[in-house]
Formats: sequence, structure tokens, C-alpha cells
Amino acid sequence: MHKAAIGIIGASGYSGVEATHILAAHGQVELRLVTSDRWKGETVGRRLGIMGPLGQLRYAPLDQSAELARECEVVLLATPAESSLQLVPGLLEAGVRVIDLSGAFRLQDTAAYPAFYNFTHGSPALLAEAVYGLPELVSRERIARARLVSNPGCYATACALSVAPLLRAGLLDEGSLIFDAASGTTGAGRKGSEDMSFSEVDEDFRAYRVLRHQHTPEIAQTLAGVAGRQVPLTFTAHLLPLKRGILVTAYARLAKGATAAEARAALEKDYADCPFLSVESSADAVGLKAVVGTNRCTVGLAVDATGHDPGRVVVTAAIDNLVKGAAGQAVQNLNLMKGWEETLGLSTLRGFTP
Ligand SMILES: NC(=O)C1=CN([C@@H]2O[C@H](COP(=O)(O)OP(=O)(O)OC[C@H]3O[C@@H](n4cnc5c(N)ncnc54)[C@H](OP(=O)(O)O)[C@@H]3O)[C@@H](O)[C@H]2O)C=CC1
Ligand SMILES: CC(=O)N[C@@H](CCC(=O)OP(=O)(O)O)C(=O)O
Repeated sequence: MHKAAIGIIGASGYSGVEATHILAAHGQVELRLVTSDRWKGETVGRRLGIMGPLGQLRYAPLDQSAELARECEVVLLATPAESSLQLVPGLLEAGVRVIDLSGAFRLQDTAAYPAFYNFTHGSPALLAEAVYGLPELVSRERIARARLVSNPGCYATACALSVAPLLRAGLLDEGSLIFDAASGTTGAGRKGSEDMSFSEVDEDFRAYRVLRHQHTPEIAQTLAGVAGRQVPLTFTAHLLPLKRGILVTAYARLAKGATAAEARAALEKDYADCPFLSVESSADAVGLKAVVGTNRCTVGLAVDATGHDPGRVVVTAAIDNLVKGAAGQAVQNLNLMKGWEETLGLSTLRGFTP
């Protein structure tokens, strides 16, 4: 059977390793290229314990990525945004399709890059071409045809999925939305910093990059697309002393006349054909244990019934930042790009067991 040749650039990082494990068991792909400077020359088998032919594959140095990637049909870039920005034009020119896990091609407005990513974007044409790879909210047909898929940010995935159906159905008022989100430490990548050291993170819980987090414009862009209007919002990220998982709590208000039953029905209707989305019985039923290690996103809704705060809606959503928030979503996009079953390689991932 012909298998699609796939490469992972940045294969030693947390999301690159996650992607390697998922693709190792996928069945329709041959992982032809893995690159990393820190692991160059070593085998996938030695680093990740993967056996068989893939275990023999050696990590190539990052500076050979562009050249070696020409052998691949699709390449996953699990690199920092600045590296993705440099690599993507050459890869596309060589006829390689790209799924970029970084934020380099997520924002349509180039002006947002200096403020949120600390660089000036020099490829507006590619930004315009890139398809935002959130299959539950963006046309699957567009993803299937894309040369360049921009894989969403982890927080941005969970935040957008929490409220998008309510906005699309016009069930929320036009006031500001609030997203409180907390992530495990793998969200920050493998590269260490003092802030991320065990002594700093363990037994602590704090907000970070408040009012300047790079996922704020990304969430706003996605929700504007769904709602057909600008959606004012505040997003605050918090660091959890756990390795994996993101929990988002979204606060909104029902539009005049809208009901709790309509809100629940909107979530159930929009996510009915989404294999990885599950609408839980209540907002309290959403937690990290049920999603960590899987490509799922669970969503739960509560509407004030006490009369204390009439019209108040709270939606919770949970994902694994490395799976639905990164590598799993990238493979979901790869499946769509290749015309395969959307769940291929993702349906039997081993979730967290207490
Ligand atoms: N972690 C997460 O939960 C999520 C991450 N992302 C995005 O995905 C991308 C990868 O993230 P993650 O796996 O966490 O990152 P890591 O820091 O864990 O790994 C980065 C990878 O990129 C390689 N790399 C290439 N160029 C550079 C460079 N100039 N500086 C540092 N590393 C480089 C590294 O290779 P080596 O060191 O071996 O040379 C390594 O393999 C990032 O853009 C991130 O923003 C998106 C969603 C969620
Ligand atoms: C805990 C933690 O630090 N998480 C990261 C989110 C990772 C991500 O999705 O970042 P990109 O948008 O750069 O791809 C952060 O807050 O920046």
C-alpha cells in the first residue's frame, strides 16, 4: 500500500514528540523526516522507544530541514513562529504542503504581529492564503484543499469551541465575553526558563501575559468569523502546576429572549457531526482527566436559574494542549487534507487513567 511521506520539523519539542507518537500508529503515513538539533544523529527508537522501521529513522539537523523536506508530501512544522515564518515559503515553493503548529500564519491582520509575537510579518500573501485549521468551525473543504494550514493555538482552540455555536445562533448579547483559562506547563514548550522551573511552578497558580497574550486576537478573529460581527472579549491565561491540559471558563450573557434550552440545543446541533466534540450534561461535568491524552474537547453549559444573575451563561471547555491543542489537531487536519477519515490515528489514543 502506498503511504504518504510525512515530515516533522521540530520533532524534539513537546508537540513534535506527540505528533511522532500519533503518526507512528496512524497506518496511512510513512514518517520520512524528523529534524532536531538537540537530537541530531540519534534514532527515533532510542529517543522515544518506537520500534520497527520508524525506530531506525535518525533526527536530521534543523539546517537540513528545507532540503530534506522536499521528499515529503506534507510537513508538520512544530517550531517557534519565527522559524516557521522562514521555512514556509521555501517548502511551498518546493511543492510540499505544510501544517504549521506555530502562530506564524494564524492572524489575518499583519499589524497584530509586532504587538503579540514581537516580529514584523513579511508574508501577507501567505497569511491570506493560509487556512485556519479548526475543523469544527472552519470549512473542512477549505482545509482539504489547502497548501498551508495554520494550526490553531491551544487556548484559542478551547476558547473558540466553548462559545462559537452560541454566537453563530445569535444567542449571546453583544456585551464583552470573558475567558478565564488555565494550562499545564507543556504549553510553554520544552525550552526552560526560570518562570517554568519546578520550584517556581509547583504549588503555585498565577495569571501571566495579562491583556497581552497572543491568543487574544486569534480568538477574536475566529469568533468574529462565526458571529459575523466584532466580538469584544477579555482573555486571561493562567499557569497550572500540571503537565497537560487546558480548562477554559467562558462568561457571557444570553441575548434578550434567548433560553437555556436554545443554548444547549445550539451546542448539540453544531457539534453533532464532530467526532472529537462532546457536549456534557453540565458545566460542572467538564474536567481535564477525561480529555488528557486524547484529541477530545468537552464542553459544558450552565445558565443562571437562581434569579441571582438572570441571563448569565457560563460555558466550560477542556482539551489536552498537546493533542487537540497542537499535534492531534494537526493530524486531524492532515487527515482532511489527504481525504482520509478525520479520526484516523486519533480514535484510540490512550487517555489519562487515574
Ligand atoms: N506546547 C503546546 O502546547 C503548543 C505549542 N504550539 C506551538 O507549536 C510550536 C512548537 O511548540 P512546542 O512543541 O511546545 O515547542 P518546544 O519548545 O517543545 O520545541 C521546539 C522545537 O522546535 C525546534 N526549533 C527549531 N528552531 C528553533 C529555535 N530557533 N529555537 C528553539 N527551538 C527551535 C526545536 O528543536 P531542537 O531544540 O531540537 O533544535 C524543537 O524541536 C510552537 O510554535 C508553539 O507555539 C501550539 C499549540 C500548543
Ligand atoms: C503554558 C503556556 O505558556 N502556554 C503557551 C501556549 C502555547 C501556544 O499555543 O502558543 P503559540 O500561540 O505561540 O503557538 C502560551 O501561553 O504562550
